[in-house]
Amino acid sequence: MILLVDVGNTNIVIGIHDGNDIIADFRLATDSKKTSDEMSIQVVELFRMNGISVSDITGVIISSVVPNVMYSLENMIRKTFNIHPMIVGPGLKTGMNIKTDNPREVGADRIVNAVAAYEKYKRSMILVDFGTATTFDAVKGTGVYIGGAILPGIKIAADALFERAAKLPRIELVTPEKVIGKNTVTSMQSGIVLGYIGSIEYIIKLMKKEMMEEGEEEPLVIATGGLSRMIYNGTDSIDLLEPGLTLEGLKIIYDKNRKEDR
Ligand SMILES: Nc1ncnc2c1ncn2[C@@H]1O[C@H](COP(=O)(O)OP(=O)(O)O)[C@@H](O)[C@H]1O
Ligand SMILES: CC(C)(COP(=O)(O)O)[C@@H](O)C(=O)NCCC(=O)O
Ligand SMILES: [K+]
Repeated sequence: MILLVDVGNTNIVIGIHDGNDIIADFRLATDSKKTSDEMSIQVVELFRMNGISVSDITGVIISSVVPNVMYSLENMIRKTFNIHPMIVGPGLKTGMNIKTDNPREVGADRIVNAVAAYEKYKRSMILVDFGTATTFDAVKGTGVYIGGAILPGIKIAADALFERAAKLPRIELVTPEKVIGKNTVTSMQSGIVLGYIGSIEYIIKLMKKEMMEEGEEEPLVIATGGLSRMIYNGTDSIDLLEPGLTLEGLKIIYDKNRKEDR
């Protein structure tokens, strides 16, 4: 079994792949103060709860956009599984041709998402990951990654409003029924959630136009990430929801880089 680890700025998502499928996944809060021993306790307990033996893991792959958790995480992997993990980055084949100013600066999660989606759909597409940040990634029909856009995530946007305006409360992120709010909370939900949907629709529209002007067919729009469902339910601009994209991409990259019998 292979352990798939996606370190985001909010959550560390861990998946277990048994050779056919991802059979379990868990989320830990991303916390750079946690020691390798503390993480190990959590991981061992989650394995136990899922009836999976730690000794069944024969390979580990990590993608991370949070450099300062990597020391403890890699130590945890070595201590718990006695395995030297693969880490997505320079030196690992992803199979994705990245045509940006500096391919090395593109977040590993964005590349992993693109690898998974391209393997599945093999066509021109736009990926939107609603995580801590919201990222857009444009992939050509030939499989070339050409760049994208980065926005403050929905929660970041909501929290900023709460933190900077004395009379505005922290609100639940739900889609309001009407755009004209009748109180502070529904007005904030309207502005934040519907405003967010408006901005992502606009970026998708512009990206599609730019890609089609370069001769691409109309791109397929695929959403992933912790907050993707709410936005998907509120717009017609997203074609597909693929919540497991990052873990799927990690397994594909693992297979591309494994030595025989690793
Ligand atoms: N399964 C889930 N259901 C609802 N919200 C979620 C879920 N997972 C994560 N979230 C929320 O989505 C946001 C982004 O999470 P995530 O996609 O894990 O971000 P990152 O990849 O940046 O760590 C967080 O605010 C988190 O609380
Ligand atoms: C844009 C991101 C912060 C998104 O991270 P996430 O929301 O998944 O935690 C991450 O992909 C990142 O740090 N990227 C590096 C900059 C770039 O992609 O160009
Ligand atoms: K992510």
